[in-house]
Amino acid sequence: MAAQSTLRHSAAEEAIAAFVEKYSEIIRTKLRNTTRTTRLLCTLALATSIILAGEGTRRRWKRKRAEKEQGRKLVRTNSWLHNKDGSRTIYVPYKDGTSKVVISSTKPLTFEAHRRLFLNPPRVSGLGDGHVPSAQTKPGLNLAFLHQFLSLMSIMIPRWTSKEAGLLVSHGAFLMLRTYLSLVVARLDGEIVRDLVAGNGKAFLLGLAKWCGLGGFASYTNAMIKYLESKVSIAFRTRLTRYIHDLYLNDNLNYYKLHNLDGGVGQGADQYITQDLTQFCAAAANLYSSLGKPFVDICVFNYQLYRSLGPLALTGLLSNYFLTASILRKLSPPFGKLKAVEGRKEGDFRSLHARLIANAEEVAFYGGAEMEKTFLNKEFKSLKNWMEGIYMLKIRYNILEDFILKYSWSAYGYLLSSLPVFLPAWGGLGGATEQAGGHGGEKYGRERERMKDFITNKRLMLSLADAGGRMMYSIKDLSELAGYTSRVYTLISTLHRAHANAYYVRGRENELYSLSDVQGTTQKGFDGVRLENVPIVAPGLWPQGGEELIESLSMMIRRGDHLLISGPNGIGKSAIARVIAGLWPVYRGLVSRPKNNGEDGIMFLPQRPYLSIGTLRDQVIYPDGEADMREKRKNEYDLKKALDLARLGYLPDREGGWDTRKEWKDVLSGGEKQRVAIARLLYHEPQFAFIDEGTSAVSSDVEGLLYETCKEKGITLITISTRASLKKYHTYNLVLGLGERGDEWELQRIGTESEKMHVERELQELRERLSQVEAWKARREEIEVELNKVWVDSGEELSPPSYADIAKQNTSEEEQQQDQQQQQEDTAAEETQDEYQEAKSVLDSELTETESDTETETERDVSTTEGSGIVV
Ligand SMILES: Nc1ncnc2c1ncn2[C@@H]1O[C@H](COP(=O)(O)OP(=O)(O)OP(=O)(O)O)[C@@H](O)[C@H]1O
Repeated sequence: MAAQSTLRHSAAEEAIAAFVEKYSEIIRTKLRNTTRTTRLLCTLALATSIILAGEGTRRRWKRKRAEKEQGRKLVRTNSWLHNKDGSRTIYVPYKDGTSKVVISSTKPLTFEAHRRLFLNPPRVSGLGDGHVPSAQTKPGLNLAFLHQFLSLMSIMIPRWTSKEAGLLVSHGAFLMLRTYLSLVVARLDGEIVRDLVAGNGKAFLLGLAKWCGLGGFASYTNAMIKYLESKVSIAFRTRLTRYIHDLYLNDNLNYYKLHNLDGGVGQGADQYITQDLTQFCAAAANLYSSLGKPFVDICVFNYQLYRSLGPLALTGLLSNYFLTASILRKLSPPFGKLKAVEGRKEGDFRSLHARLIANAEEVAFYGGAEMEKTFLNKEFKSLKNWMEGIYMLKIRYNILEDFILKYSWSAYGYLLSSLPVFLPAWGGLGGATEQAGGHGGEKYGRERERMKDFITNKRLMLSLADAGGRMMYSIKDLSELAGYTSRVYTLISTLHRAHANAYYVRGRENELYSLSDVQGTTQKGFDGVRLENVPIVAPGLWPQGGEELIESLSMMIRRGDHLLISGPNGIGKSAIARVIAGLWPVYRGLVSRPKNNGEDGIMFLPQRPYLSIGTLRDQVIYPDGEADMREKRKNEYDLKKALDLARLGYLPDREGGWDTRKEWKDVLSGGEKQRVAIARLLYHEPQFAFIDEGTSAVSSDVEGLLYETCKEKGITLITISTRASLKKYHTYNLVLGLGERGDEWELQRIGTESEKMHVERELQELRERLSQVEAWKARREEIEVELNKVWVDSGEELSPPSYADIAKQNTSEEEQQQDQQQQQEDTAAEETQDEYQEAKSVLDSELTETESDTETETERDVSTTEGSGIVV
């Protein structure tokens, strides 16, 4: 055995050597026949190409390595790259490394072009009154659905040269291929059965081999169809998600307006963007194969059957389709509407959970688990009931659908297949064969052919039934798709409405202070903050009108003037910030403000401190990212300085560096969160800053330092606070909530000369009053002493009563001597003790009254003076 293997081994080696020898010889001969110059040139070309290829590979490898390193760094620092064309390159973690994604923003022109589709749908579609589409249009298989679907399609497939179009074409090609394969399989099936019946073993085995080969190819085709369907779905979703994000998160603050002003999407856009969008894209991609493929199948198979079974069968088949479709359509429940409502209920349930997560700490402190569970269970029950209702409706529909599509169609198929046998004149090619066989053809041969034709036709019929069935099933899919389409269309049209501020409808009555009654102007680029006759109105959800908080507000703050807005809770202090920031509409008048939000402009620190996801660095530089920070030529040293000034210099060390990622809203204390916001302010150094109760959790000594630091940095502060102690850091005070109804306001200058004089005068008055009290006290003491002298019993002086001791202590020796003298001289000693007692009690009560009055007044005046924060 071993010898044999060695032999075999050497034989193989010899064969290889001979092969190498043969081709080396050929090359050598060719080389010998070429000229020296040609050889030199060839060698040079070979060497150059090797060097170039090597260098290219080296560069590519180096670039890849640098990119990998950059990707890793950007992921670690939670950053990205700005490209010249305005797009962003981000890196996302992928397997062990990172994956690069380039994100380009949708152009404003595209939004404008699409606005027509979403805000001015054709009247025939029945969506709204031709101005703003109504979100309440019932989803179903109607013209509205067609318009909505085509509008979304224009976003999903923007050009015929786009990736999505390419994917659809490839998907279509594979679908056609499968139809063709089904035809081949049907024919092969018939042939195999024929050969089996005829006992033709060789042909039978060949048929089986063909069958297996075909099976492999068909399996590959099926897998590709599924893969491409998923690719189409994810490509659609990517397009729509990016489009929606560009419309949702931009300078127009649509993410705020959608929920707080428009209300067109109810509780929130999250359910629409996550769940509904995914289901819509999956259903849309599936529709292509569940509707397009059966349609092609039906056309091809019908043609084939027409050829083999004749026109009668075709007519029968077609009428069967129409009948089935009309029965199912009539009896099918409104799946579109049902799905749309289900989506909304899912959204409500989900948003309750999201709410609980966001407010877990507060709920935990209150121990509100039971209450929250009640809300959640209630919402889930409503969702459950709805879904059970849908399932109940589906039972009836499924029974009908199954019976018609599976059993009655099969029976009908047998009937049609028998046409060539029983009615040869109407039986197409099959009938012709029958007739030919009837005129002297071999009996057994004819039977075999009949068998083959029957098997082929039966398979065709099965495929046809399958395709027809899928078409019919897709009526339900289509209805469900109509539901998802309506949800996604509603979201996008609402976003367009908020983006374009398209609330005004000609000819329709506008409610006072509704979104269609916005007549004010906002001027950006002003070196200060100015309001001229601006009503401060808490907006209602469209189309309702808002609630007026302040009738008309006018004020102007220039650079270097610091304003404190004070007043009772809920009076509209933060509302002023909302109007100036553009969150709430300027219904009337003029608002002027700096151009930019953030650096060199105006910055708003909201009442509830916000901490983003990301690194510690991100918390300080928010809303900048690391890339923006580098662009501004700032580094971690600057961030540390800002943190130091906000008395948070210990944070990087405590938290483990700038790249640390944590759930910051849970990690930092209330005061720390507010100081992070101040650090942000010091990092951005804007010209103006609105601080809405931004230091309420900070101790007052640190608060003072923070205010002084901000002012030293040249930031003009507009503070919203109820703390009167903050007055000393400001030059103006806008006091809200004055007047009987609390709707009046006053803009006061803090610490003016006239104010100082006024306070001086008040203090003088107080001093005078106090001196009167002193005189009264002195007089009282005199009387006390006199009284003491009356306490004489049989020539002996008695010890004075206890209250006289106090008077004694306060009286100097000199005064005592004078008193004694007076005592000797005074004839009042002859008066009775009772008379003196009476006089004393009257005096006592008068004194107490005067003292308490004066003290109360003094206290009140002093507190008023402190409250006004005037430094005298
Ligand atoms: N998004 C909103 N939509 C409608 N009304 C609102 C909205 N936010 C606040 N309001 C109402 O506007 C009024 C003023 O609210 P605002 O937040 O300005 O009060 P505030 O003076 O800042 O009070 P506080 O001192 O408690 O912060 C309140 O009555 C409040 O109910």
